[in-house]
Amino acid sequence: MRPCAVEGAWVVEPDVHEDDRGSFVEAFSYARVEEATGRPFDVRQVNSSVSRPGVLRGIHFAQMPPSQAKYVTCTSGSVFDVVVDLRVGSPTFGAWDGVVLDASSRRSILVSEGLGHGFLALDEGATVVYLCTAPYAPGREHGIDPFDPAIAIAWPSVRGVARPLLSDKDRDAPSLAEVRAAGLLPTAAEVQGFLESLVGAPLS
Ligand SMILES: Cc1cn([C@H]2C[C@H](O)[C@@H](COP(=O)(O)OP(=O)(O)O[C@H]3O[C@@H](C)C(=O)[C@@H](O)[C@H]3O)O2)c(=O)[nH]c1=O
Repeated sequence: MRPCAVEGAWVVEPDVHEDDRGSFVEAFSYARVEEATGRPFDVRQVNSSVSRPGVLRGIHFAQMPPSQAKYVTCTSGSVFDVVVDLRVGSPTFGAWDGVVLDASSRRSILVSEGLGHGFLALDEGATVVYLCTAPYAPGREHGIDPFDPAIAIAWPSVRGVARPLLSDKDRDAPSLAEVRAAGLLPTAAEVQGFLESLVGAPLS
């Protein structure tokens, strides 16, 4: 696991064991995640979505507490996956990082509480599976405009797609500044306090 440019997110590169039958990976290792993050990752829900090329989902986040950490893997096709720092007071507030997740590398990304998440499907039938530490709480899940110039995510172009396809909700999503002004974002201190409560001790 290697840390992303946004603190609190990690890219996970599994060993892919290939043989004449196909391949095998450990898609999720609780022990490895706990060792890298210093805290438990208790799965409460597993989501899966299938997207056409050019479908953009996000940027989404769940209010704190408990927010929702996600362990995201692409099991068919590929996606450009993005995390955004939404912790008010964080030195990297508003910064983003992106990584390609695809079915051959079986790379995953771990997105901690307090971060925003989204992805762009790069090809047909892009299938994303993600383990979540909290159940879906519709009233507490929110979106931010994925094209907000204040974040300036460099979404890649998708062959044959003139414009990304978004849900109505995502197309109408407010800016980072509007979401912040509405008081929906967690502070860095709140996130830190929550993470410490998971281990019952201050995090180093
Ligand atoms: C997220 C979610 C949605 N739904 C329902 C609500 C709706 O009818 C339908 C589609 O929901 P959405 O449009 O919100 O789906 P989608 O845009 O794919 O939302 C997801 O985007 C990615 C980027 C994330 O990080 C996820 O946490 C989640 O927010 O599925 C659930 O029943 N449970 C869930 O956990």
